[in-house]
Amino acid sequence: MTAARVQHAAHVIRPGVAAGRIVVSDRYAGSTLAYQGAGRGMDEALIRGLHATMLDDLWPDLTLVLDLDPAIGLTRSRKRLSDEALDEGRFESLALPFHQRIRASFLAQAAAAPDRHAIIDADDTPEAVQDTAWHTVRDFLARGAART
Ligand SMILES: Nc1ncnc2c1ncn2[C@@H]1O[C@H](COP(=O)(O)OP(=O)(O)OP(=O)(O)O)[C@@H](O)[C@H]1O
Ligand SMILES: Cc1cn([C@H]2C[C@H](O)[C@@H](COP(=O)(O)O)O2)c(=O)[nH]c1=O
Repeated sequence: MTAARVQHAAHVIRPGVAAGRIVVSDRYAGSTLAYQGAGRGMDEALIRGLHATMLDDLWPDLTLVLDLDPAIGLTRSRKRLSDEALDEGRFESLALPFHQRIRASFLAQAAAAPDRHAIIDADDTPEAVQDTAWHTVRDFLARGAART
């Protein structure tokens, strides 16, 4: 995962940022801390150390955490797998405590670096969640513009 991330950073993220573009990513190293760290028990210091060494500690300016009771999230996700006959249920097959650790990790990451995270309540309609996410990003960008 780190090897893929190094390549992605070199080919997409850093050139995009250098060109003044806003780079949007669906998941990043926070997911490794949550899934492989809190979920699977890999040492968090090792994950952070690997990230610091291999990616020069490159972190997003803003991470949106779409927060939801894991029981509801699992129901949504398992429904999608069944509706679309997808065979990607590695994580969905795991029991609730695993997913509760994932949620706790994302919330802890947000609490540890509140200026780099925003928690979005995902227990709402897709339109409402999208609206909140968009307003959060817009306000974040406006604050950045006001500082420059
Ligand atoms: N606000 C919502 N209300 C009801 N269902 C939703 C909502 N948001 C997403 N879903 C449904 O939940 C399922 C999973 O959503 P989605 O694919 O966006 O999750 P994801 O977090 O991108 O998945 P991954 O874990 O692969 O990154 C989809 O079937 C989606 O339509
Ligand atoms: C980046 C990353 C992801 N995962 C897990 C989390 C998701 O359930 C799946 C699929 O991720 P996708 O990139 O959204 O398709 O993989 C993970 O365990 N560790 C990671 O670093």
